[in-house]
Amino acid sequence: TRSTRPQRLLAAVQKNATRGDPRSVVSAIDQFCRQKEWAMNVGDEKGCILDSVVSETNPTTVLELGTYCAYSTVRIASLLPPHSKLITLEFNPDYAKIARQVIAWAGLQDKINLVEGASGDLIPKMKEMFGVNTFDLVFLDHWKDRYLPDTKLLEKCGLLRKGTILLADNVICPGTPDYLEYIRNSPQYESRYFKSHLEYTKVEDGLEKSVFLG
Ligand SMILES: Cc1cc(-c2n[nH]c(CCNC(=O)c3cc(-c4ccc(F)cc4)cc(O)c3O)n2)ccn1
Ligand SMILES: [Mg+2]
Repeated sequence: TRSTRPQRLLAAVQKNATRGDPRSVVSAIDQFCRQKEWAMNVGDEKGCILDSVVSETNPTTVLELGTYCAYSTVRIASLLPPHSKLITLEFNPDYAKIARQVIAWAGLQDKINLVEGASGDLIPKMKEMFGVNTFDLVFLDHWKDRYLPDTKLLEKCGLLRKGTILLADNVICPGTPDYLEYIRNSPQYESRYFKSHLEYTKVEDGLEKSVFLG
C-alpha cells in the first residue's frame, strides 16, 4: 500500500541528514517540505522565532503539545542545557511512530519523552508520570480547539509558575481565536504576538508568546 507523508518525511531524513546531528535533521525536513511535500511542521521561519524564545528562556523542563514528526521537538531539544527534559504529547500513534525514529536519528532520545494520548487526559498525569513540578516552557502546537482548555487545565493542575512561558503556534492559521481572546485579556498573562507565515507558504500566521504572572 502507498506510503504516508510522515513515512516519506522520515525517509528523507534518513537519506539526507547525518545521524546524531539535529541541525541536519531540521534542514532535511525543511528541504523535503519546500521541494517535495508540504507538512505541518512549525517550519524554518517560525522555527527561528521558536529558537530565540527557547534560548532566552533557557528552560530545564519543557512541555510540547503536538509532536507530529518531531521537527519542533528536535529544534527545541537541541537547544536545551544538559539534564533538562522535554516531554512531548502526540495523539496519533502513526505520527508518534515516525517521531520516535526522527528523534533517534537526531540522537536526542535521552532528552525527550514522547507520550501517546490526548492532552486532556495526559496533562493531569504529568506530575505522577515524570515527577514534574512546574514547566518552564510550554509549546502549544496541537489541536487548535485544545489550546484554551489545556491552558486552563495546566493552571488548575499547578503546572505553571510565575514566569512560565507559553508559546503558541498557528494563532492566525488555522487560528485559535478563543485562546487569543482569553490569553490577551487575562490579568494573569503578559502576551506578545510574533508575526510570521504559515510554514513553507506566504499565508500569514504567527506565534503568541505569553508569560504566566502567577
Ligand atoms: C496530545 C495531543 C496531541 C494532539 C496533536 N498531535 N498532533 C497534532 C497536530 C496538530 N497541528 C495541526 O493540526 C496543524 C495544522 C496546520 C494546518 C493544516 C492545514 C492547513 F490548511 C493549514 C494549517 C498547521 C500547523 O502548524 C499545525 O500545527 N495534534 C492533539 C490532542 N492531544
Ligand atoms: Mg503548528
